[in-house]
Amino acid sequence: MVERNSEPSAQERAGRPFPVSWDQFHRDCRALTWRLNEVGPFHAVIAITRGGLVPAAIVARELGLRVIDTVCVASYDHDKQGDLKVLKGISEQTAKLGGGTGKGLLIVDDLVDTGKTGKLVRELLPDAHFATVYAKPKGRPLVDTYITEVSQDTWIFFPWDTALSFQPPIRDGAA
Ligand SMILES: O=P(O)(O)OC[C@H]1O[C@H](OP(=O)(O)OP(=O)(O)O)[C@H](O)[C@@H]1O
Ligand SMILES: Nc1nc2[nH]cnc2c(=O)[nH]1
Ligand SMILES: [Mg+2]
Repeated sequence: MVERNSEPSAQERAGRPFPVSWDQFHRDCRALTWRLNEVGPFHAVIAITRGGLVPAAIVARELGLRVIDTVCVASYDHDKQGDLKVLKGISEQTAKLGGGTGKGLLIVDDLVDTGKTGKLVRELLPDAHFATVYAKPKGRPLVDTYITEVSQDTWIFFPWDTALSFQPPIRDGAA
């Protein structure tokens, strides 16, 4: 599908679809936590909204962490990335736990793509541990721990953005 201004969106440029089910996402978050459990302990989890909220809840549950904060970032409008805006930073209380630089804090997001969001949170909290469930090659160097790498031309469809729908049989031209 081509948009009105005929600029392909990030999703269209990515091309290759990678749908993730709730089951798969939960398994991947638990796999991420096994790795993080070797790195911690952490004082608190910081979710990068909105995509980081779901993995942060699962990771916090598995690590037994109850202090959870957010950095609220707006960048992609559905699938087009605009300028990054920090709508809300972490609280003073959470900042104190991280000694001002984020030491001992765990930042969680669903994925890194270009790495722009990751770069921003790294600037805010340089000593925090940054974990994502999925990573594309451009953003991967910014992440400390991740579970699955996908190619840069992959578009990940998360379960909270999708719904079950009818698919035509492969023989009839389904992708
Ligand atoms: O590495 P980047 O190219 O910066 O992209 C990664 C970011 O993009 C998505 O968030 P998005 O901005 O779409 O917002 P959302 O989490 O509210 O869906 C995703 O959740 C990451 O936070
Ligand atoms: N849902 C989704 N959002 C993104 N934001 C940047 N890359 C992606 C992606 O692959 N999937
Ligand atoms: Mg996000």
